[in-house]
Amino acid sequence: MVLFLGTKSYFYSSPVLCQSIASNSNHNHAAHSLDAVYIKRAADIADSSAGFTSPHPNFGCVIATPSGTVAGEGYLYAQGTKAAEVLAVEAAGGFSKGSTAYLNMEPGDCHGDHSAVSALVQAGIKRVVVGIRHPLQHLHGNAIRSLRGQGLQVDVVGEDLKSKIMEEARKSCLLVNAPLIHRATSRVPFSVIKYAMTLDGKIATSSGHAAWISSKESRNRVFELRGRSDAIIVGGNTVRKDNPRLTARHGGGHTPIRIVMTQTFNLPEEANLWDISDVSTIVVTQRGARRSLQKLLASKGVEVVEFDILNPREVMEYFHDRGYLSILWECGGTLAASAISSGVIHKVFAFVAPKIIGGKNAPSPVGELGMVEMSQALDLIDVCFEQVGPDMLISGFLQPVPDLVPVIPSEDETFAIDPSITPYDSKIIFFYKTWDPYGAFSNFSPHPIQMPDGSGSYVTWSSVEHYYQAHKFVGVNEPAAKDCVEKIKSAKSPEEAARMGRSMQKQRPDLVRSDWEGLKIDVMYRALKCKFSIYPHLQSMLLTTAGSVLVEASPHDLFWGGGREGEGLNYLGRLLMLIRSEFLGECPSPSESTCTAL
Ligand SMILES: NC(=O)C1=CN([C@@H]2O[C@H](COP(=O)(O)OP(=O)(O)OC[C@H]3O[C@@H](n4cnc5c(N)ncnc54)[C@H](OP(=O)(O)O)[C@@H]3O)[C@@H](O)[C@H]2O)C=CC1
Ligand SMILES: Nc1c(N[C@@H]2O[C@H](COP(=O)(O)O)[C@@H](O)[C@H]2O)[nH]c(=O)[nH]c1=O
Repeated sequence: MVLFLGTKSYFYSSPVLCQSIASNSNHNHAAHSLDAVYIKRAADIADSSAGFTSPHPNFGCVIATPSGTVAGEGYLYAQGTKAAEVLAVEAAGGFSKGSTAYLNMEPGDCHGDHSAVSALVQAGIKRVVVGIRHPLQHLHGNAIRSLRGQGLQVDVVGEDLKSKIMEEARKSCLLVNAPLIHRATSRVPFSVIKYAMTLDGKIATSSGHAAWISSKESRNRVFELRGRSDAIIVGGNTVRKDNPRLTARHGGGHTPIRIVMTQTFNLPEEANLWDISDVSTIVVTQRGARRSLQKLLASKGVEVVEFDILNPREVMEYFHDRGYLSILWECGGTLAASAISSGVIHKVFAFVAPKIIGGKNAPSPVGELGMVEMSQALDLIDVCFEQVGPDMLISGFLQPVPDLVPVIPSEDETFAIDPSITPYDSKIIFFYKTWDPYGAFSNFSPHPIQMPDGSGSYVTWSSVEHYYQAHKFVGVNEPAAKDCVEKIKSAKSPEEAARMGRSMQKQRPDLVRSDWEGLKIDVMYRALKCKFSIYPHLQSMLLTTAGSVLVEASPHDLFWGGGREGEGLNYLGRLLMLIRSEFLGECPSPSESTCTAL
């Protein structure tokens, strides 16, 4: 479970781990060190295929003999090619028998492919160490169960192996599949923003000329980044100023598609991006914009997609639904600011060139974010510094890689994890107002919860809604934000808490924690889990709905609710179904208890 206690996430530290470190014997420490080294190695080799194929989950496997030497290694090259475990077993040959296999991630035996598990079992592997469970709900835990069922000892890092070094190894497993994990939890592709700026913070001269700020070595590195992405996105002005190609010229391998985001459709009739002989281009625009030019580009083979509301979040949700895993933003500061404020950017790559160009009107990498004080700055997490040629590359995460629980099932996956529900003939239970028969499922139901605060002491919240709304501002180091939290906390009713939270968010977006979009499901999950854990009658009511689909019948809230005609995402209903499955023992529950009985 990700514990967000401040503006930064400290999700790699845990009091449970500290205890276990203290009680570890030296022998355990040595064993953990070796396990950690090989899990990290599995994560490193898992990354080897990035850039060669369309992005996909990265799997690596290292087989080590009882004496601790590596007998074989393998990584998944592409979806549908031989599993990492199969390759490692083949490489290890007879040495596999009695050995330990290290996997950065639990294999996803989807599409009826059990080859990874079978290879390990048939080779006589004795023990398997798994870095992280598979993040997708319908695959989560399946391979681990199957291996254990066939008599292998399976140790999952963070569950069976807890220590500081193991936690670091686990972190490398999370990082190597950050795109998949982000995508699984946030319904948008993993997005990286990359820019090249001068030492005085400019991405172009005042006239808009930008070729080139960074060195050849840095630009080669960008080709590599492009090769790891499903798509590159720029705004209309960058097309007008730079006439870019946006191809991954890194010596073969995967080439991402190009996306242009334009509101005006004020685009040139001739541009490098309209040459789709090697790679395709999609232009996303506002409905109705310059239809004649749309037709012209369509005649050249460029795909045009119109949006009622063109903003980075809508566009990213659309590409998520088209199956995209990771996107590289190479736009200028205007679109960058819009994307960052919509919460869709996960990682930053900034190439800083030792050059100064000055210019009052020369653009900078990120436009207006509405910040007035330094305390509002977005702090990067896991920052890395690297020299590339004469330039410095600074990279880091804007949003922490979410931990794997809770995994939010999609509508289809809900049917898979809860076999009593069928997509075709299941009953739907709607709930909305608290006085309705299932009104206790509403966040407005008057059931106080007790949740830990930043210091670990338990605090009572009058309802789930109070807790949820206040957490938009929790951890923001600003007196006004703390004031919002206190005001919402003492709101007289859940409705009042909702009203206050929404209007404060609208009036002072700068006070909302920067990671809120990526965090809100987790906040809601924890509050709901507490509510249904501490009130036995609510838990019984939830369990009586087994077999039914739960839908919050809110016509307005298209995220938490089901919408007027089922167009909403129904995340509240989905979370309740997830928690119901956890109570029914159909899916593993997060290990940490986050609330206490009242
Ligand atoms: N050094 C570097 O790394 C880079 C430098 N540059 C430089 O930056 C300059 C261009 O910067 P900038 O104008 O910011 O770049 P962009 O073109 O990347 O972004 C702005 C454009 O994006 C489109 N857009 C669509 N939806 C939105 C939205 N919701 N919010 C904001 N914009 C949206 C608009 O296009 P439209 O007007 O068509 O509607 C808008 O004009 C150029 O001089 C270029 O050379 C650009 C990229 C990288
Ligand atoms: N100026 C600048 C960059 N600019 C980005 O690269 C795009 C051009 O890509 P291409 O046409 O494929 O070479 C351009 O439109 C912009 O997005 N990138 C960098 O790594 N370094 C630089 O100095």
